[in-house]
Amino acid sequence: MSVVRAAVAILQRPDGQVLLAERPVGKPWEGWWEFPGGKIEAGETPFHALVRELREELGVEVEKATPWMLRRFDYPDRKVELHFFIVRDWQHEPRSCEGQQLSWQHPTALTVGPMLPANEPILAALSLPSIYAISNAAELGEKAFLNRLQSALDQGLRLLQLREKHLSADGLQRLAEQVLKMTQPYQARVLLNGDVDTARALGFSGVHFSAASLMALSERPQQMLCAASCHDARELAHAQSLALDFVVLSPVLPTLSHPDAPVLGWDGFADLAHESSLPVYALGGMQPEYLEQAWQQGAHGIAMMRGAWG
Ligand SMILES: Nc1nc2c([nH]c(=O)n2[C@H]2C[C@H](O)[C@@H](COP(=O)(O)OP(=O)(O)OP(=O)(O)O)O2)c(=O)[nH]1
Ligand SMILES: [Mg+2]
Repeated sequence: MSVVRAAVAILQRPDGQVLLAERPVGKPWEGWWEFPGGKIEAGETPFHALVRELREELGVEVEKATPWMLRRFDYPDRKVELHFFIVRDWQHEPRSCEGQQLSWQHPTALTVGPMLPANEPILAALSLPSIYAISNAAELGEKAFLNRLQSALDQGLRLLQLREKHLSADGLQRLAEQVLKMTQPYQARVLLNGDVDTARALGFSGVHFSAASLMALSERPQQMLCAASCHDARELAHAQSLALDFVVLSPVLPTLSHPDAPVLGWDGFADLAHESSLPVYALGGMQPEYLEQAWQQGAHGIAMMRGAWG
C-alpha cells in the first residue's frame, strides 16, 4: 500500500481554539472534519508543504510554525504519515478557498464532526498545557511547596506531577489530600509518580511511570492520564506502543537532580521529538523562558522541577 505523506496545521488562537475544516465534496472522506493541510509533494519539505497548503486552502501566510508530532495511521485504502505543526502566528483571516466549511473549535468540546479517524488522539494531546510542573516538597519543605503551588495555580499551572519518593504511605496520603484539594477548583490535573492502585485510591487524575516501570508495563491502565519518563528512542518507542498520553524526555540540559546523566542537548532532543507520535515535554535544566525554544525543537511543552517553583 502506498504511503501518503501530509503536512497538517493546528492553527491555534491565544484562547486555545483551533481551526477545523470539513473535507470538501469529491475528496476521499468527504464530510469528515480535519485540520487544514495536504499532501507533501516531491521535493518539498513538510514545512514548505504546510506553507503552500495554508495559502491554497485558507489564504493565510504562515509567519511561524513549530513541528509537533508525527502520526502514522492505516486507513483501509492507504497508509498516512501526518506531519503536524502548531501555527500560532499567521497573516490574514482564514477563508474558505476550496468551498470547505471552516470552524474554530475548543479541542475538548467539539461542536462539529465526525473527525477523521487518524485525528482522535490529537484532540486529547491539544488539551495538554505547555507547562508540566514536578513537585519538590522534599527540597522546599511541604509548607513552602504548597505556598508556591498556590501561586503557580493562580498564574495558570494546570498539570502537575507529585513526585515525593521520600514519603511514607501516610505522609504521601496527607500531602496528596492537600494538593488535590488545592488543584481541584482550577481543574488542574495531577499525576502521581508511583503505582497505579495508589493513584486511583487517592483520587489522582493519572499516573506518571518512571522509565523502569514503563519498560515493565505491557498494557496501559484505562480511564486515567498516563505519562512516562523517557531518555532514549527505545523507551519512547515503548511509550508509543502503549499509547500513553504523553512523555517527558530528559535530560535536555545538565540538571542538579541528575548531575551525572549524559545530556541529550537540544539537537538530541529534537531528533527524538520529531519522530514522536506522542506529545513530548522537554525536561532537564528547563526554565519558563525556554518554552519557545522547546517548541521550535518539536516539544509540546516543558517540564520543570526546580524551574517551576520560582
Ligand atoms: N489535511 C489533513 N489530512 C488528514 C488529516 N488527518 C488525516 O488522516 N489526513 C489524511 C487524509 C488524506 O489521506 C491525507 C491528506 O491529504 P489531503 O486530501 O488533505 O491532500 P490535499 O489537500 O493535497 O488534497 P488533494 O488536492 O491532493 O486531494 O491525510 C488532517 O487532520 N488534515
Ligand atoms: Mg487538504
